[in-house]
Amino acid sequence: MSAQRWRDPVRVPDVACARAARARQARLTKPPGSLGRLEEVVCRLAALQASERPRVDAVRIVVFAADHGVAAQGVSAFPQAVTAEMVRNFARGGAAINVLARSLGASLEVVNLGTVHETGRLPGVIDRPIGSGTADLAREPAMAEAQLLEALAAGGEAAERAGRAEVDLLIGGDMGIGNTTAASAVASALLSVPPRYLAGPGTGLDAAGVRRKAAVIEHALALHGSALAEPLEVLRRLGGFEIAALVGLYLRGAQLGIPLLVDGFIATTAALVAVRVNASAREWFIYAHRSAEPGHRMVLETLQAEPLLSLGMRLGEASGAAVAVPLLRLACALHEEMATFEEAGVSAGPEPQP
Ligand SMILES: Cc1cc2ncn([C@H]3O[C@H](COP(=O)(O)O)[C@@H](O)[C@H]3O)c2cc1C
Ligand SMILES: O=C(O)c1cccnc1
Repeated sequence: MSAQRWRDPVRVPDVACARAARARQARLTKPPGSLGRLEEVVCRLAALQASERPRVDAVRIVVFAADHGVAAQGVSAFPQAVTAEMVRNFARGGAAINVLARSLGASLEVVNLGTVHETGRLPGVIDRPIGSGTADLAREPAMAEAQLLEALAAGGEAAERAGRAEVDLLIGGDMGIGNTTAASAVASALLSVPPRYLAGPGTGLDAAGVRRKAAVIEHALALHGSALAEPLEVLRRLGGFEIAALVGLYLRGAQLGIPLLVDGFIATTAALVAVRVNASAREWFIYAHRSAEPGHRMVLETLQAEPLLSLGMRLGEASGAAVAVPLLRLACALHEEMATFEEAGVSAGPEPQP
């Protein structure tokens, strides 16, 4: 598999800008550290944007949609037709992510990688067909090698469009009935954790449904067996087009030096694959929220990631990441606009001890 380009070096964050941003934070009229994670995240953004005064004005959200053969195993509370129906809903502007993108003034791209049910050409939807959904991962590899490479490339292209648009922040999202099964299978293989610890309700399975889902994944892991030794092979056999596109978005985004805000369980599993393929990509990821899907906690732990929010959301579509954007904007506004002790004539505390 010719996947070398995904291992090419990522941009190196600018530590001098992070240091300058930290020094400015220490001079602002507040006890040092009192803005907690807001200080930390603005200093990280400073390094990623190579600017002492980072901004989150231009935000691009890309939602990748695709179907999953494993849906045939009855692993979702919703029928497979919903994937294509939701793509139509995205085109009409009625989905959660449409509302969030409009409220944020963020640009939204929807990329349809292949659904079982036809959508026809839709305004504002980029058709990038790779197949009419993946094969059933419980019976055979979800993707052929060429399909995996195409799905990665589709994500890379979206990152390149975002780079040309000079966005300050890039967010990826997913739509695909059955994709919590695919993501749980990928995470289970990469973490070497039995699927019963990772599988969750997704769109709303009951306890018996979750047990069935874990058994389907268990069966898949046994079927693919020792072939699951390498991260891109895990992705090819157990993933999905939209999950692979997210991996491509993250890796190309990191290579281009675009800060990436990671959404919930599906997106974080893609981020884990990206980090296993190219370890330094991790520097470019900011984790937005902790999804209610139980597998998310373990994937976050493995990545040593502490997300900004925990709202019990479990939607996907990049929705949790979109909800975290106002926090990043507020962190930047505080950093930019607060007076320093010197400007305000406020007495600074003792110099920090070395
Ligand atoms: C109406 C609707 C809108 C959605 N938007 C995102 N998802 C999310 O739920 C699905 C994953 O859950 P599972 O693995 O249980 O199928 C994916 O489509 C994901 O994007 C949705 C699901 C539904 C039903
Ligand atoms: O956290 C997620 O990404 C998620 C959870 C449930 C359903 N779809 C996505």
